[in-house]
Amino acid sequence: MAAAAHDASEMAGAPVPPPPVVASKAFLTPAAMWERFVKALPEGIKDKSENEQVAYFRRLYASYQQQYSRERAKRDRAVFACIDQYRSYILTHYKPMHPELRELRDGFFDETFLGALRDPSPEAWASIATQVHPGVYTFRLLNEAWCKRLLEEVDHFEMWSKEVSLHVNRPNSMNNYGCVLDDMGFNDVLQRLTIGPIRQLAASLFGAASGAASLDSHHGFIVEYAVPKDRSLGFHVDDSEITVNLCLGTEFEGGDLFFRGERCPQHQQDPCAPEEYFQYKHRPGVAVMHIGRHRHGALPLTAGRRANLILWCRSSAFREASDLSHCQPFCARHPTHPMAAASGAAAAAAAASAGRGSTERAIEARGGSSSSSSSSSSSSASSTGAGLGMMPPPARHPGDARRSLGGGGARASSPCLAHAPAPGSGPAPPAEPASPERHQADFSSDGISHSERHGSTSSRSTAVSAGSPSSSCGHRPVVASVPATSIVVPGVGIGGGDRSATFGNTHAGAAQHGP
Ligand SMILES: O=C(O)CCC(=O)C(=O)O
Ligand SMILES: [Fe+2]
Repeated sequence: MAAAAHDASEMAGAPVPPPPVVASKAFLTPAAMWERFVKALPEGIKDKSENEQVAYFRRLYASYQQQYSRERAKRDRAVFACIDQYRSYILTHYKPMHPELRELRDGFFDETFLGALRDPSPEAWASIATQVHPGVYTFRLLNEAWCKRLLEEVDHFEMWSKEVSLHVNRPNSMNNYGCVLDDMGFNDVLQRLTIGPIRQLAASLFGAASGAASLDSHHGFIVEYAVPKDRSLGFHVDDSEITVNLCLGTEFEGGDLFFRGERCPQHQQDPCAPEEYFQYKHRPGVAVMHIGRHRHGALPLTAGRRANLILWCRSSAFREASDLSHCQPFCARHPTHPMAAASGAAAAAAAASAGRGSTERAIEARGGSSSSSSSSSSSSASSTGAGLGMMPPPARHPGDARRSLGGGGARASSPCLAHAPAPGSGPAPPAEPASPERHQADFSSDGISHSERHGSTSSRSTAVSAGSPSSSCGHRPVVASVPATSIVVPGVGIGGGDRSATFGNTHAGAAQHGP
């Protein structure tokens, strides 16, 4: 290399090229992005070794990060002020139709769920859930009367907001309807649900390595679809460790959920294996549970109205402990994942050096519980006799074949809906991936973590180095037409380096922080 004399300090002082990642609607592969970056390198760095170029890029990236963090902190303050204003306006002016829903009462729960609450054990929790597909469980949570009342409350709130001309804060950029329950006085009750029974159930189904056993915060909202309103939800992953999706009603046709495999940020855009395709017809009164990083979306509704309660449950301990610049055990590309063989994880095995054990240990070291540790969730006394939040998290469901290592036969992988399948190469993709345009509009490179933005949590989650695309309000689209800002250059995360999301317009007094 001719210019080997350049040392790090010279490189640091070298003229700064324009940011290599440009806002473009074209999809860039990591290799294509790297090629662009190399072209934009200043003289003197161009002829350096690739390692030195990467080091240069890291420094450059760090300097943008610093600037970005400062801007983000400034905006956080503004957003928090808006959220507080918005919430306190609602609390002081809105008269709830069903105030009792803001408490946990035995009579609200489904009988099966209540049974596990009263006599909790890993087996009891696991027995109330049905695995409808690897990584997707259904169970009955709150009874139909409760679901009906919640829908009435939501309708009542919408009507009131129109009367007082309040601009309702929508749950995220991908939904034009629905509302944030935490803004309407449901924060406490949903938090207790999260750190109590939901955490225990999730831990029994998904194990500690998913973060399920240390859930400590949530974002709770309603999504709503109707033929003249939003009809579908694009392909995405959630800003959650565990997602609970409870169908409230009403009558509808279409709108099936679709799933396309669990992925870490590194493998978010990867094709899915035929066995990862799954479509689920949601029914009122039924709750679905999956990890937030299980890629999914909702097909178009063809008739009626569908409204769901969504609970994004998060673990700050998990986020602090996870190094998402490496593949994680919850990813089907990780060699220890049950779907690994099917989804071609053998090739990724070398890259996936961070093991399940290390993450679990790190979570425990940071005070989060794991499946084998005792509960730390003594914070919330419950109004139910079942003592929510007081029980130790159970061990992983012993009979859960899904989590037994080495499961899943070796089958050829086929493209997922993000990569058009060759004819006959596997199940057809669903009729809908949502329009790329919509996802593009959702994307932004700035970021505030979802929980921070919504302020809906008892402990705000810490941004982690995800190197992943971030979209507004925590949804991360995973369609092929991902804008350049979401691509990961080998070894270097781009896009804010966290699981963050942007907020859109912030209107004083109205606080539309979910764009
Ligand atoms: O429409 C649904 O049921 C899915 C909603 C969802 O995935 C989300 O809000 O994150
Ligand atoms: Fe989702």
